Amino acid sequence: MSSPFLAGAVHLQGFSRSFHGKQVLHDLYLDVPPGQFVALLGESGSGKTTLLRALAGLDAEAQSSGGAAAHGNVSVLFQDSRLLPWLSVLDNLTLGLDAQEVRTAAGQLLREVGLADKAAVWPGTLSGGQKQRAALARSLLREPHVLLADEPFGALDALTRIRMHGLLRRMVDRIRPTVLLVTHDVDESLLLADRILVLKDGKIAEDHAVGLAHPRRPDHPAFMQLRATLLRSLGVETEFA
Ligand SMILES: Nc1ncnc2c1ncn2[C@@H]1O[C@H](COP(=O)(O)OP(=O)(O)OP(=O)(O)O)[C@@H](O)[C@H]1O
Repeated sequence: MSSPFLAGAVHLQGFSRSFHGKQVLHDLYLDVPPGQFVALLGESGSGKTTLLRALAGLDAEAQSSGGAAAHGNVSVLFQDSRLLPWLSVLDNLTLGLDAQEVRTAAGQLLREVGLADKAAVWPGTLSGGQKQRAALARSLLREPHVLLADEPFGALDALTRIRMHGLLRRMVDRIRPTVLLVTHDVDESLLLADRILVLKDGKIAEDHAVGLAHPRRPDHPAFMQLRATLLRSLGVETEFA
C-alpha cells in the first residue's frame, strides 16, 4: 500500500516506548514537514536517542504503542562513523550499490567533504573528523528524504565541529533532506536547525521555531535570547546565559 504521506515527512502520533516495563517515551505527537531541520535537545536520559532509534526502526525488543514514522528513504548517522575497516573509504560509501554512476556520485561527494584524496585508503588511517566526513558523505549518497543524526559531532574537537557544522549545512542546503539531529550542544542546535525541540522525561516539553537566516551569527540578539531560554530549560544557569 502506498503511503498517504509526503516523502520526508516525520510523524509521531501518541507514540510511547518502554524497555522491560520502564516507560521512556510518553505519548508523543509531532509533525515535521519535508525539508525541515529539527534539533532534539534534552538532558541525558530524556529519551532523545530512543526517539531517533524508533524512527530508524531500531530496537525491536522495545515495547511501543502509537505511531512513529519517517516517510521515504531514511539514512542514519551515528556518533562513531561505523565505517567497515576492511573496505576502502570509497567502497564503504558504495557498499551494496554497484552502478558506475553511484561510484561517480560517491567520488563527487568525497570531494565535497574534502576527502577526494582518501577514496582508496582504509578507514583506519583517517582522523576522527575525516571518518565523520566520510560517514556524512555515505549517509547522503542515497539522497535520503530523512537524515536521522545522533550526536554525529559529539566526539570531535571544537574546531573540527565548527567545520562539520558548515559542511552539514551546505550539504543539507543542496540535498534538502528532513533532518532530525540529536545533540547536547545548544549552540549547535541554534547554528543549524529551523526548529528546536526540548525533551524532558520522555515528553516534548518545548518546541521553538528558529526564525533566523543562514549563516547565523551567535552575537545576533535573537540567537542570544533563544540560547539563554534553552540553557535555562536545560537547567543551566550561567553568567553567560
Ligand atoms: N535498549 C535499551 N534497553 C533498556 N533501556 C534503555 C534502552 N535504550 C534506552 N534505554 C533507557 O531509556 C532512557 C532514555 O535513554 P536515551 O538514550 O534515549 O536518552 P538520551 O536523551 O539520548 O540520553 P543521552 O543524552 O545521555 O544520550 C534511559 O533511562 C535509558 O537507560
